[in-house]
Amino acid sequence: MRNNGAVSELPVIDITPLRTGGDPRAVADRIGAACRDNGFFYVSGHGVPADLVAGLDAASRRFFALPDELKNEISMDRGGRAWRGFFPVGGELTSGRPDLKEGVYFGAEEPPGDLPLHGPNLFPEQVPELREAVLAYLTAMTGVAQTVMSGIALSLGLEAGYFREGYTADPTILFRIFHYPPAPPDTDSWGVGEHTDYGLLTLLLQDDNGGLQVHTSRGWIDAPPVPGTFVCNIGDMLDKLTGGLYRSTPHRVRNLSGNERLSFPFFFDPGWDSEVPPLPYSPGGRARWDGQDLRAFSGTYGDYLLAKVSKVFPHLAGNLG
Ligand SMILES: O=C(O)CCC(=O)C(=O)O
Ligand SMILES: [Fe+2]
Repeated sequence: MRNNGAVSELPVIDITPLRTGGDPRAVADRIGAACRDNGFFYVSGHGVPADLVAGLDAASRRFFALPDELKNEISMDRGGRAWRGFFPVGGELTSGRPDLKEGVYFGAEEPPGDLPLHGPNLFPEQVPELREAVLAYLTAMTGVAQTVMSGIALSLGLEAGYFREGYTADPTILFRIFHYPPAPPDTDSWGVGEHTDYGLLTLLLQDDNGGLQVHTSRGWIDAPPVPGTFVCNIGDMLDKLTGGLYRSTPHRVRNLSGNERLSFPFFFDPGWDSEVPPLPYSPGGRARWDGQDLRAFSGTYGDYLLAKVSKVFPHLAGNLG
């Protein structure tokens, strides 16, 4: 992937000490500050090999270049309750309006079963290398996410393994590959409408085209690509756990680069049956962007996620019944 070397206002945090048994305090402090500020930062020193990322990018470009009828061989309509597969441009309504993007939904590879949003992935026959690239990437990113969560635990004064033991021993893992066609310069449509992410944290790989915007306390800012990093952002469950101290911040995408943009968000979330009560000392009290009171919700993470995805894919909601 090329890069445009843009400078971001968001901090770049090297997590090497958390991976290699170094002194974690300075990293944990920086992560904590970023989570309290915007809930968005870049992760470097993550140890994910560049050739794994390049292979995933190349295989994904080959897939999206296929004609629609071949992409539709792995249509989400065929994924049933597992909620996996391809959806076309306009097929997802992140913010109540169709998004200007197409994509493929994946998750942890599992045998067929009854649990919604779990099960086998749908991989395209025409691009066989995508399967291997996605599965290797999921394994690598699960490790990165557990590492970042250990830093988040330390930043909250908890044991490094607090989340791994309590919430993410068997995490809910979802992964998407998005392809954003170039947006017309005068468009008022979004590639992804304004939203927050649902779970604990998201690790985003993006190509060099840019287009991601973050709603900070100082207004909307760009989160441009920074070579060799992932954008990490806090989801609703970490916001809820911390009573709003760690922010699940609204963000959106508009691809005005004139090029095809690819992005690869990896979602690392609590176990399906986890209840996510506030941590004992949560300060709370902050009003949320959309007026929703996350503390009022008391079901499992699975319940929360199902309610959300039924809204963004209304015509597929029946599959989950
Ligand atoms: O494509 C991007 O850059 C961001 C995607 C995103 O925010 C999401 O999938 O939740
Ligand atoms: Fe998002």
